[in-house]
Amino acid sequence: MAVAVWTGLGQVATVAQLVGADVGGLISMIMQSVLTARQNRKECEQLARRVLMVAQLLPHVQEDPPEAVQQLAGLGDALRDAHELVVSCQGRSAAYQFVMAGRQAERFREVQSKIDFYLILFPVISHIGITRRLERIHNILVQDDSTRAGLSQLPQSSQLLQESTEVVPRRTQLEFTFEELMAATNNFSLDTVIGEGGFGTVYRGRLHDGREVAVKRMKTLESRILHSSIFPEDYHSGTYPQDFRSSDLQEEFRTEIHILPRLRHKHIIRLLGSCVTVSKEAATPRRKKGLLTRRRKEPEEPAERLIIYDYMHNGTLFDHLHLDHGSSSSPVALSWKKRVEVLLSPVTLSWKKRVEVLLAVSRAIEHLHCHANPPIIHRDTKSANILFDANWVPHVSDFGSSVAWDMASSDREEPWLEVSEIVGTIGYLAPEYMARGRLSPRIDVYSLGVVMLEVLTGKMVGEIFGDLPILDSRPVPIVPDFLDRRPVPEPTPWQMQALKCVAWTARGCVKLDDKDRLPIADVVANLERAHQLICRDQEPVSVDEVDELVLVSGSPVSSTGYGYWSDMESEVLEQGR
Ligand SMILES: Nc1ncnc2c1ncn2[C@@H]1O[C@H](COP(=O)(O)OP(=O)(O)OP(=O)(O)O)[C@@H](O)[C@H]1O
Repeated sequence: MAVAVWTGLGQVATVAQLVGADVGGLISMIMQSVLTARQNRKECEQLARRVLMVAQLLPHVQEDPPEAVQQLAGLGDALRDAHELVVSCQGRSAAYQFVMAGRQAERFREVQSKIDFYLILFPVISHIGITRRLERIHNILVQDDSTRAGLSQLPQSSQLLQESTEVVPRRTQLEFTFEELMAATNNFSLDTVIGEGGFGTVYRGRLHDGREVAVKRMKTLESRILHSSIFPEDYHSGTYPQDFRSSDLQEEFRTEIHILPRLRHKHIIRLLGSCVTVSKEAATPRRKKGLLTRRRKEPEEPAERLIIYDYMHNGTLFDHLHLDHGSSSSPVALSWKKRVEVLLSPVTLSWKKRVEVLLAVSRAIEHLHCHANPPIIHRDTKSANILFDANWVPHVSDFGSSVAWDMASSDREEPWLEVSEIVGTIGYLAPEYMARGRLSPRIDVYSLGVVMLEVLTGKMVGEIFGDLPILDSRPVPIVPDFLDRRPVPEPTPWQMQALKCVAWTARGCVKLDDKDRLPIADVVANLERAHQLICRDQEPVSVDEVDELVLVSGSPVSSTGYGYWSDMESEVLEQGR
């Protein structure tokens, strides 16, 4: 037993060193001596039990916080006293013991209470250590939460997340240094640029441990203004439009690093960490007329904000669907090699893959709406925000516009919040949100429906609907030309059934009245059905089997089993929902 005790203690040599004694050796000696004690055996055993508890708990004491660990400095003395006392019980004559009995009992009480003191101290030290560590994580994730303009009615995402951190463990994320990211991206060289969005440039990088990462370097306010049509004098007088406020950049950054770490889903991009640097000007004191003066304490404007994600090797869904229209990450022209890769990609060439992608994305949205705590509205679901990893597994990305959805503050009758700030991408924006600022999870269902139509038709959003979004009785165009011909010129009967199922579901998603839209769970169930159908592609098909197709939400899809939907069928579908 003594050997086992010592092995455990060896793991915390630093704590034992701090205690200033060969703790392991002392404990071993106490245990040995207890075994050979001839007097006061009961008291010796009680003492041994306490010493054993010390031996078991000490390996779990961390060095942090050091000031608390310093309180352990007297433990060595207490153990030495315990050893002396136990050794004193090994011999001596009965007469001597009789004379010393009272004194010994007092000594046992003294030593035991000293050791009890340390036993109480261990959990206190651990508690302080855990609290400090949580504080540190909290400080990284929850920085100054200024109010979010335009979303004043909406509970702050970070506020909600903060409240629930106690119950939901966060995913560990790392703080990267700017130097580390410079090294990973070859000083942010142009040839590592993989994309550019409204809020920053995305670089491909390799960390020192070999991991490939995507590094989003948020634009600075100055660089956004430089590339815009705002006049410098407007910037200096602070009259630039709302969407150029530095708080928007901060908000986008904060939103991503608050929301993403909480989401664990196979089809949601994984955030690996972040990096914030403070500008030198803000950090260094100012020299004035040879005197070193302190700058007035102003909120420090970070010089750089960067977010690090898993690298997605195979581009965006947008790229694979609309290569002819240019890349989603427009400033970066696709290389010839990349174009060939995209042209031969499973997303371009396979209906099965396309249905799988839609099913995966619908599951990710369902996770955000139904399983995240608090629920999250993505607000920018679009084909350019669906990225493929090296195995062609799709991931929903770009959570910079996302918000936490506080169901409690929305009305049962009117389950939405009215907001003045509309974010997202034209063409994918739900009409009630775009026109009246009505925000609810149903806006993601609408955007998902648009993505489904993009996948089915291979057309860009503007081409699908024409002048969006003021079409009320908008029919889903069910005509022979409707389907993208690139996967196959003529779909097989099973493929056709699956694609009808997707078209039907898309139609249920893009309903102009949000109350008529399919619930996300039904969207997932319908797409699962479509996936099952397309997986039977090689099997022979009978008309009876095809007519079995029943969607979770909506009427059975009538079918001739072959060819495209006719106008008459389209009428049937119109009545169906
Ligand atoms: N993890 C990643 N792996 C590979 N490429 C990525 C990754 N993240 C982003 N990209 C590329 O960078 C582009 C821009 O990224 P993202 O959309 O996140 O930036 P943004 O500034 O938030 O854009 P937006 O203007 O749409 O809000 C993407 O379209 C994609 O091509």
